[in-house]
Amino acid sequence: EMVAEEEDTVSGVRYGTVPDILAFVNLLSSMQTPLLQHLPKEIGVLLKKKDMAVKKGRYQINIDVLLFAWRLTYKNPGSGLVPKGSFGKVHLAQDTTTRKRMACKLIPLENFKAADVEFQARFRHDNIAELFGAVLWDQTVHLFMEAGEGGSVLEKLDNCGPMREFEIIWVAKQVLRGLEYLHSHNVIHHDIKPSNIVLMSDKAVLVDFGLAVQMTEDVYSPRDLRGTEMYMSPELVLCRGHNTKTDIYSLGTSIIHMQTGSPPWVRRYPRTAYPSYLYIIHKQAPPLEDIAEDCSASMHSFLKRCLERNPTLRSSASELLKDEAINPPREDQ
Ligand SMILES: Nc1nnc(-c2c[nH]c3ncc(-c4c[nH]c5ccccc45)cc23)o1
Repeated sequence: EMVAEEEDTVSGVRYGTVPDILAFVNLLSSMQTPLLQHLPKEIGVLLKKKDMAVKKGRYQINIDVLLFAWRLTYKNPGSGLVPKGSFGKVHLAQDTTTRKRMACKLIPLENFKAADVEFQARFRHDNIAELFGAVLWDQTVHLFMEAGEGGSVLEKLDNCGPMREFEIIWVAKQVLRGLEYLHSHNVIHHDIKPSNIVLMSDKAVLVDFGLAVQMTEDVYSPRDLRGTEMYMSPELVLCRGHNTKTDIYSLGTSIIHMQTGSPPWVRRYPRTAYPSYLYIIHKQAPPLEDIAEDCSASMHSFLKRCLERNPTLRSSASELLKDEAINPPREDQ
């Protein structure tokens, strides 16, 4: 039974805790693929006993859990950097026993990095998409997560056009709560943008931690340029060290996108003429000109706080959560 035992531990899907899933994903990213080539069955660790029904060490795709296309194949970004983060196809998934609906991101094993999972496993917050489990099947890592069935803010913008201010306030508040939590742990998301904010009926959550880093000092000196150009802060583009404040700037540029339907810069500097915006972001003052004409005075001053060029003077998530723009006095008071 030694062999059977060995076979079971390596080849099964089991319930586990956060340390178990971290050990599993580190095993995946360190193991050579040939070793994993001949695995007869799926292997993995699931965190949610009540939502995901493992049967005798099996959690078979298309049997125990069904995957549906969310027509979510990631369009190649326009002028932005090819996302170094964990990108790939995100499907809607449904456990056939519990009916639990989840998001399932498929990452080819050769592209998989433990970082994709580490942050979502280690940092839990209402406004961060929760990780439910990781399963390796057919050379592909399947990450099961909390599903934003309302889609991403980018899809909403593409389908419904610019958002109204009260909707933007609702999203901004949720994103700031998630950022306040991440930044309190010195974690920089590095890719705050409309397509990484997904919507549920009662909240919005941040997704895609493939570019996230945890700062050990109070400045992060990048080895590479991380993020998507249009939303990048001047200090990040300069590549001389930055900190969590870069996410606040990206929230500001994302709000401009939400209120006008376009990211900053592109209307004044058409993508056809400008293959890259890095120089513009570096040379020009922050894109206050791209703020919507019908933007309220309070939201305008909120955006000035987000887009402050000097990160030291730029407001933090905690400070912005107190701003009157996102705490409008209720009409009836
Ligand atoms: N890059 C990435 N990493 N993790 C996620 C993710 C976790 N939970 C999710 N829930 C929904 C969506 C989603 C994005 N666009 C959509 C359009 C329609 C329907 C759903 C969506 C994406 C996720 O995304």
